[in-house]
Amino acid sequence: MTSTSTSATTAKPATPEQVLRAPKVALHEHLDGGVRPATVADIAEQIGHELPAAPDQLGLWFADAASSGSLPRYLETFEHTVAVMQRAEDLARVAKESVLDLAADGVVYAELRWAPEQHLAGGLSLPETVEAVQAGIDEGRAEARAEGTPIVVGQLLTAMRHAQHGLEIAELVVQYRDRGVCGFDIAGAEDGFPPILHLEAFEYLRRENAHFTIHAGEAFGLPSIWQAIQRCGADRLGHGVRIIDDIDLAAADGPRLGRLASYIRDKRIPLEMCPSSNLQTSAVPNMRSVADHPIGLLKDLGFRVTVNCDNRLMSGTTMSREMQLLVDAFGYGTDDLRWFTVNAMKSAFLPFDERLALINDVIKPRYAAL
Ligand SMILES: O=c1[nH]cnc2c1ncn2[C@@H]1O[C@H](CO)[C@@H](O)[C@H]1O
Ligand SMILES: [Zn+2]
Repeated sequence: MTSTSTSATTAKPATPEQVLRAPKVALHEHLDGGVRPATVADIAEQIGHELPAAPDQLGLWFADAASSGSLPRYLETFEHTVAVMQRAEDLARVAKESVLDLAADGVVYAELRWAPEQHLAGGLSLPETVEAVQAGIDEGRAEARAEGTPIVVGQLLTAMRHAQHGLEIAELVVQYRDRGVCGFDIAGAEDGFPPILHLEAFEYLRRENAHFTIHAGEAFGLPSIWQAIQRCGADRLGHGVRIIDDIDLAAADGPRLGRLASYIRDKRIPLEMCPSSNLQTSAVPNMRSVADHPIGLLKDLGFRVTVNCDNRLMSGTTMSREMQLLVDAFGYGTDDLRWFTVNAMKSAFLPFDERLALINDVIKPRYAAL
C-alpha cells in the first residue's frame, strides 16, 4: 500500500494555548445544539416552558441525558432547545450568541445547521425563520468583527429525515442562496430513515447546482453512506464514521480499503467527524474514549477528515476542546491541526475564491504565528 503524508507528525503535541489560539473551521454545527444553558433557562422562563433541571444544572443535564449510547435518545434532548427557539427574537438571539461563542473560540468560518420546519409553532413562516436566524448571524458577525475576532458564517437548512418536508426545505435553500444560506442537510434518526427518502429534494438541488451534505454512517452503516453518495449525490458526509466497516484492518499488508471506502478517499469526499458526539451515541462499537475513534486511522489513511462539535451544548464541548481531545489521544501537533482545518475550509460551501482567501490570508498565517 502506498504511504500517505498525513500521518501524525513527530512534532511536539500542540499546547492548550496553541489549540485555543489556532484558527478553526466548523462545518458540522447544529444551531439548536449550541444554545447557551443560561439562554435556554431565560427564554424558557419567559415563555413558560418547563425544563428538566434548574438553570445552574442545565448544562450538565444536557450532557448527561445525551450520553445514553443511543442516537434517538440523544435527539430527545433537543425538545428543550427547539421549544425556546419559536419566536423570531429568540431565533435571532440564539444565532447571534452562537456566532459570538464560536468567534471567541477562534472559529473563523462556520456553517450553522438547523431545521426550519421545527420552528413554526409560534406562528412564523418558513422564510421568516430563515430571516430571523440571518438577522442574528449578521449582528453576531458585526459584534465579533468589532471585538477583533472576525468570522464568516453561513446557514445550512436541514430537513428532518423522518418527516416529508425535504423538497420544501430544499426550495427554501435555493430561495435564500444569495441571502446567507449556503446549503442543505438531512438529520434526525438514521436507522429506518435512509437518505433515499429525500431523493426528490436532492435531485432538485442538483438541478439547481446547490450544495448539500447528508448525515450518514452515524447510527447506520455502509448502505446509508452508499446511498448518500451514489444515489443522492452528497457533497459531504455528516459523520461517516461507519466507513470503517469497509476497511479490513486484519489484512497482512496493512489496512485494505473496500470499493466504497476507496471511492470516498479517491474523490476526496469530506467527512464531518464529531468525536465527542460519536462517543455519546456509541456510533462505533466498543469506543470508550476519543483514542478509540476511527478519526486517527482515517487521517492516517488520507481521507479528507474534518473536526467538528456537532452539538456544543449536548456534548459540553467547543472546537478547541475537540481539537485538544485529539491532541491528547493522538499526540497531534499544530501541523496536524492545520491539516484538519485546511481540509474543512477546502470543503466549505463557500465560493472557491473566498475559501482560498480564508486559507491563504487567515488560516495559514495564523498557524505560522502560533
Ligand atoms: O448528530 C446528529 N445526528 C442526527 N441528527 C442530529 C444530530 N444532531 C442534531 N440532530 C438533529 O438535527 C436537528 C436540526 O439541527 C436537531 O433538532 C436534531 O434533531
Ligand atoms: Zn449532526
